[in-house]
Amino acid sequence: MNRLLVSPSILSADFLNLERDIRRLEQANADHLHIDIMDGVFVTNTTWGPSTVAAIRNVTSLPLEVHLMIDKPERLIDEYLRAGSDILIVHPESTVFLRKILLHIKRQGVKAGVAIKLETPVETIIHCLELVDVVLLLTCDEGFGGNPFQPLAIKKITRLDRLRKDDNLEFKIEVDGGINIETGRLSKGAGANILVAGSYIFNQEMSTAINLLRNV
Ligand SMILES: O=C(CO)[C@@H](O)[C@H](O)COP(=O)(O)O
Repeated sequence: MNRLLVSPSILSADFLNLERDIRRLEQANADHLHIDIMDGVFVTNTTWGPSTVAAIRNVTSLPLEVHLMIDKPERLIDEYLRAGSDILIVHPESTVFLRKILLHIKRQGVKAGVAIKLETPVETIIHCLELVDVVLLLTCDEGFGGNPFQPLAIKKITRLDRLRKDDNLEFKIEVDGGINIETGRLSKGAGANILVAGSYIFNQEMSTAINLLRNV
């Protein structure tokens, strides 16, 4: 079994000092950078656009995991590909072109991911599991950092892990929202491979937090 990966969410970073915070995450041995793109429509919060992802690409070689929490992502997929995303993650709740988008991402040599909101059943993405490298389960109410982990998520991780085993698939299960030592351990036990964490990492010494998460 591969080791658990830790993907800090820069939603909890200081937006006026993003480069400084990215350097701190590099020094703390983060595995990825998780970048939540929010448009104020698909979720109520607003964050960045492709030009910020490109700017981040210029200052780090950490893999960029770009989570598109935007309406109709098909409008902007090429821009996020050009910006240097390493993993591009889209939601079925935001588009009627999910498989087409995932295939397009993969044809460009970029890893493709699908994400579902807490209330969206795992069954919604069954038709694209064989296409994706990553399935991200939102484990809290979406849009903001600091929301609590919801126990319902454990059932969803278990269900997804079962489907993965039954069909001999290789996608990673990533959990995102309210992740700390306790919820990270529960998630890992249910089958998660990647932990996204914002407030847990940014509210304490980063390398300690990342190490603790990696070893839950
Ligand atoms: O996508 C989201 C929120 O919608 C997350 O990526 C948050 O950034 C996670 O933050 P914490 O719950 O770990 O503070």
